Amino acid sequence: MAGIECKPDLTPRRARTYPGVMEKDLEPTARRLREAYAAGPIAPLRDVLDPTDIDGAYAVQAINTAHWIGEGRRLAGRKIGLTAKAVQAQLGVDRPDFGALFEDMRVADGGRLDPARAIQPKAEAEIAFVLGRDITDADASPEAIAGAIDHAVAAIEIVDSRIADWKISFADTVADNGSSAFFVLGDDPKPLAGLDLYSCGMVMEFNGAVVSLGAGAACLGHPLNAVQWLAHTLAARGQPLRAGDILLSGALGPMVALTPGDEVRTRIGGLGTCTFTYGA
Ligand SMILES: O=C(O)C/C=C/C(=O)C(=O)O
Repeated sequence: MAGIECKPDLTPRRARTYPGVMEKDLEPTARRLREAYAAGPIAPLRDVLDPTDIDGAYAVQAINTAHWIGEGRRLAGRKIGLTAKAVQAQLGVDRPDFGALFEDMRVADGGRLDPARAIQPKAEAEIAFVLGRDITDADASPEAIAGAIDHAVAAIEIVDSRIADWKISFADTVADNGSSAFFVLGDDPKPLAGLDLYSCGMVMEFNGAVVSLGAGAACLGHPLNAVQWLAHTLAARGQPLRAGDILLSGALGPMVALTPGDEVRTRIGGLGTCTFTYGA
């Protein structure tokens, strides 16, 4: 199939129409989420967004992505979430989703994340991929997906919900940018050749104690399955992945709540380690 090559429509909208859904104005809902970053968590969005309203939830996410880009934030890539059965069970959902990553969400490997910047954060160990080529084909083959990847690297995603007590529906977390907040990339990027991303093990430690265990196969059967899902989904939406994009492919094991002072270390077979401290 021919590739889809059109620019994403990131224009904020005051009102939108969704297939089979009444026209409604989602900007106030998007603003509620934006304001929660500073004002603190809000109630679930059930009064305005049905828990199963996927189109509406992604529309809210798109309004905020456009808003933040308009404010000068730089898009760094995407996070894929809800790829591990363990995480789906933790959050009571049954399918993957995605959110935007901005450059200002990056925490240096070995660096610190000030707890004042977070609300109710949790850490998860993941494999990140950086693209060397655009993926514009909504049917791109597994070989084409792998060929578009420049390198893989160990990563930690710090997720955080703007919904009180993480009482999220699928629509809540999608609207809330996939509950994304911060990310750390290791400093040992590796080309895919020679990596065993299916059976590689993952160990995450807080303060030297093991808190989460997993393996590559926990991520939708293989982390590249998650990348393929995202590449197809975004190409079909006319927002293809681009060279240079950072892709967090999803947790390899359960997410774990952070407490100020935690020293977090993730080790992934073949990819080395990645660390940060949750403390001022
Ligand atoms: O993606 C979400 O909506 C919630 C966060 C999940 C993850 O980051 C993950 O499963 O890796």
